[in-house]
Amino acid sequence: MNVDGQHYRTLWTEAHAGDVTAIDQTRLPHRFETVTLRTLEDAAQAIETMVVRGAPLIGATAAYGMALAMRDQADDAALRTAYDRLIRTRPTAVNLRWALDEVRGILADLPPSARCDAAYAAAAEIADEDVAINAAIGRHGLAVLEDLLRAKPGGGPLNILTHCNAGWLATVDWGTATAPIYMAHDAGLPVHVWVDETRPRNQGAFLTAWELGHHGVPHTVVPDNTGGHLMQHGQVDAVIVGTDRTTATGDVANKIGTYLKALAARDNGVPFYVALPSPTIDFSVGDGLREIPIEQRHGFEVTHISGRAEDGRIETVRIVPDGTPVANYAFDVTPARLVTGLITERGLVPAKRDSLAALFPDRLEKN
Ligand SMILES: CSC[C@@H](O)[C@@H](O)C(=O)COP(=O)(O)O
Repeated sequence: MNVDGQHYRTLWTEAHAGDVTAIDQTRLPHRFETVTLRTLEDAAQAIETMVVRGAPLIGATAAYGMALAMRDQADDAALRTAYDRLIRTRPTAVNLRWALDEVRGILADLPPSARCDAAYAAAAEIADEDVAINAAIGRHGLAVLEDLLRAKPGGGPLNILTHCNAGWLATVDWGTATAPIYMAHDAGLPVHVWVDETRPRNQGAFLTAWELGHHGVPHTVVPDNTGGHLMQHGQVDAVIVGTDRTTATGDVANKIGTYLKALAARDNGVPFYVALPSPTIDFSVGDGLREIPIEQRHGFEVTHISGRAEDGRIETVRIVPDGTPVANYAFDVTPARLVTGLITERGLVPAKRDSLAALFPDRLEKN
């Protein structure tokens, strides 16, 4: 998408050397910088430290991590080492495993001499496919937004609440939850986005607000606990979020706090949509609450907060009393019964086992 008039993807390869360049998301919104990934370890650490984050982008980066590893060493042991290192980086987003399985599946039967080129080609295909998938999600989601707007008494603007960043920064381009919003805005539909700040890492306030601002989409950042109040007062026409893993039965793991938004949406009759690319569906899991691993991150993310001081310096300060215990669950699971619909690249589908299986028989078969 656009940054000061220039089109960017979140990561790309440098043609001459095969290095991978990524937008450094730990520096946004105050600094727009890129980092160069040259080794397997660079890619693994970029995912762990959330230089890159968001389920689809984690998958694409991991695929390139395999390519960087093969550039260095391409025998069977190196292939195993690369897979094992990358699969451990983050536990919840299933796109990671999907992308690694795709690349490993292609490389396993090749001689080591052919693996490097094949890994780069596979990673590029995963990245390009992500862009195409998200554009399709955008088109299907646009139809949903058009229907909502038509049904809205008194007309626009259509107020959409989103949580975390399921925008283009979380993918290779377009985003999932944001793709319909960008398309609606570009088509001239009056849309306005309520952006949850998304503590503790503030992906909403830092990343979603930055993205929407650069694209000119009207938006307002709200503290995380505001959504319920807005819904009670008719200020939210729909919720659209992304997901890190969706079960075969339609349960949805997403950034911590998503579940509370779904509960508030149900209580207030607000439609709650989840936008997802099919690699985010884990057909091997039936019960999201019991089976999806929930990442727990370092307490530092809760005890401290970073921002730009008046003099332009980036400062990190402590906000919790010294010695106070904290908990940092990064995701929660929203049960399928609270989801109005899943917006996928093949269309809008109920969050139900039969519907998902009928729409994605090819993915089901591979699981
Ligand atoms: C299209 S991205 C969907 C999800 O990955 C997104 O909503 C999210 O929760 C990201 O979490 P993060 O911890 O920032 O990687």
